[in-house]
Amino acid sequence: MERYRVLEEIGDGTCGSVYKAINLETNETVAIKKMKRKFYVWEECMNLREVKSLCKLNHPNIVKLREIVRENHELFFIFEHMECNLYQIMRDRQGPIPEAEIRQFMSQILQGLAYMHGNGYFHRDLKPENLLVTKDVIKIADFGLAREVASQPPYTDYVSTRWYRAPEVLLQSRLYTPAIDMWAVGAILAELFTLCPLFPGESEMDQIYKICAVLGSPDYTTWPEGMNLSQSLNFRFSEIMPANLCELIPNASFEALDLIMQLCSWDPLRRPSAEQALQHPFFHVGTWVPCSIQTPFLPKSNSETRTKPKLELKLWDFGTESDDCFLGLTLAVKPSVPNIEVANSVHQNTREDMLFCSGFQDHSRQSVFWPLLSPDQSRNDVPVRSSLLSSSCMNSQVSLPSVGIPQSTGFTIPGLQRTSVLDSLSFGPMMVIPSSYQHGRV
Ligand SMILES: Nc1ncnc2c1ncn2[C@@H]1O[C@H](COP(=O)(O)OP(=O)(O)OP(=O)(O)O)[C@@H](O)[C@H]1O
Repeated sequence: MERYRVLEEIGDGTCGSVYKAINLETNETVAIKKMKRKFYVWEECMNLREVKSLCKLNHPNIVKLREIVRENHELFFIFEHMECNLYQIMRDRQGPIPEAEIRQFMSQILQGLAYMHGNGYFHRDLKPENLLVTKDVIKIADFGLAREVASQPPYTDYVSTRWYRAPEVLLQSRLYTPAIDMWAVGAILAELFTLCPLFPGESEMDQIYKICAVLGSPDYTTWPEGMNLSQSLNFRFSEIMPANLCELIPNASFEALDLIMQLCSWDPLRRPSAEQALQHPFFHVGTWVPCSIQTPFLPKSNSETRTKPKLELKLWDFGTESDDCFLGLTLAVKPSVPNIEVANSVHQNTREDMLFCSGFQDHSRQSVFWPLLSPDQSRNDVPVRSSLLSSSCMNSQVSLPSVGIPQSTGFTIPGLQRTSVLDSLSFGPMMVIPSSYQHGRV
């Protein structure tokens, strides 16, 4: 770690603190994520989801992991540095983001996701803070919760920030799929237009209510599996009519509204995949041309080539799963110099282990279907709801439930407040104003 000089702290998440730093050998600006917990053996590091997934994924819209360093039982991820995240862009924005700009962002997010899902991973914690931006390029970051599609359910661990959490996760389905990422993308797309979260729930129950207030309550036609889930939890959806999305998001085009409604379908089977979403008319508006995206499997340019390890000790194959076999990781161990600047607590006589991700080797792309589908039913058979005209644009009445939803009196915090789009419409005292636009969102 003596090769890096820390410039400033740029983020503090649940798992680690993130620092902006300079690689003194290459002069490259990097982001160093120092994990909060200790790692006593390499195997522990190798088992981290963030390591497993990021080492396998190489795409222009996925943040690049340059190397991993373990030093004095502390683990450091060295990432390419990005200027800011999408939350900061929305927070600092004076006026609305033009739709053309939103389209550019969405197209890139979906391309990154399509690649990730196609390679057998889903993210599970997509939110504006985890979408990093430099100029007009956006990349998906924070793979701490990423999971392999092929991994065995039930998935019981904590998933996703509440505001972007899919209804099946809220209803404790243990069989959720990459469609949970598509739900989050829909919520983020809406937020890009309004600069307010679409579903800013204050508790899990309030989260479900906030979703009902926008989409209308589900029923056996719109989401049969959800009705079974709610029954098994002894939970009854309050009967709420859908809101008028055209009023909630007045600056969005018809195509954008339709895409939001498709992505935010109650039923995960009705949500388009990332590949399908990229085909939506929203992306074929006017004269917009997609950003040229480098094919992940083509040889990289010099600037993209990863640093080569100086000491190769062994080829590390950290997985037993079949799809790990294309992955080659090189573990290098070398003595380090004391006084590294990232961690104040680093001791003398430290040993530094470096793990470099090898280039992504060519392998045939898997096509992945959400595992919930039966083998004889492809995603294309599942009708993707084009729902705007039928409900959201026509019905602006929201009838509020009389019981079951936590009430709170709205309050405001000046400055960084993050209110719901519904707050701009008059829904009476039942609507909860989120406490702040800052993190602390779960
Ligand atoms: N490569 C990077 N370049 C610039 N900033 C970054 C980078 N990676 C992370 N950050 C910043 O640090 C913050 C926290 O990073 P990250 O989400 O990876 O940490 P975490 O501990 O996993 O957080 P969370 O609590 O969301 O799980 C991000 O929201 C982002 O603003």
